[in-house]
Amino acid sequence: MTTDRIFLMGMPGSGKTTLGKGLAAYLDLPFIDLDVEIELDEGRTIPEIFEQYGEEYFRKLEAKVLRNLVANKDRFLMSLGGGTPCYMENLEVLKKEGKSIYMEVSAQELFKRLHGSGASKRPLLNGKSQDQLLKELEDKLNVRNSFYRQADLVAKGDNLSISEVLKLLND
Ligand SMILES: Nc1ncnc2c1ncn2[C@@H]1O[C@H](COP(=O)(O)OP(=O)(O)O)[C@@H](O)[C@H]1O
Ligand SMILES: O=C(O)C1=C[C@@H](OP(=O)(O)O)[C@@H](O)[C@H](O)C1
Ligand SMILES: [Mg+2]
Repeated sequence: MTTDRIFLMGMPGSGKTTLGKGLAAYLDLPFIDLDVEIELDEGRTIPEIFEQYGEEYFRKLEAKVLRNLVANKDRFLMSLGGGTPCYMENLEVLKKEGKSIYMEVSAQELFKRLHGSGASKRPLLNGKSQDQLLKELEDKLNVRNSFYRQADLVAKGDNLSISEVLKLLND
């Protein structure tokens, strides 16, 4: 299977954007962050899109932008949004069009990373008490794991490094 098209999936805070940039540089692949592409396409930030049009609109936009990118680019490492594989039959696109990696991080670790300012840029997690945030992360992880675990590779750990993910890809 081609490793010229890699998709990183996982929960918000799992490191898709942060590790994705480094991984893309190591692999000499153009880096794409799907959330950034959605913002460019729409001319609004993710929080603005949710606020003004709601989640359903966002999911349709996400599905459209994903398909456009895949149709037009041969090589990339793409960091997806946390929900991307779980809606609009996007998982089928991901499975067909490249190699997918699930960055599996525990809900407790996600909470540690997101409980400060991290939630404010993420409309689905914003404005919650600490208890609510942890519960929401646990619930979402439970539901989404059935999608994420269909990835071609699983990089599991609360302290994942670029080299660990690279090793997984090369094994
Ligand atoms: N492997 C990691 N170890 C420790 N902290 C991390 C790691 N990956 C990401 N983070 C931190 O978690 C937060 C969210 O990371 P981000 O890359 O935006 O996640 P995602 O794109 O998956 O939502 C950031 O503050 C980032 O510094
Ligand atoms: O989990 C989700 O449904 C979402 C995650 C976000 O991306 P990150 O996973 O990069 O935070 C972004 O796509 C949007 O706020 C919805
Ligand atoms: Mg991200």
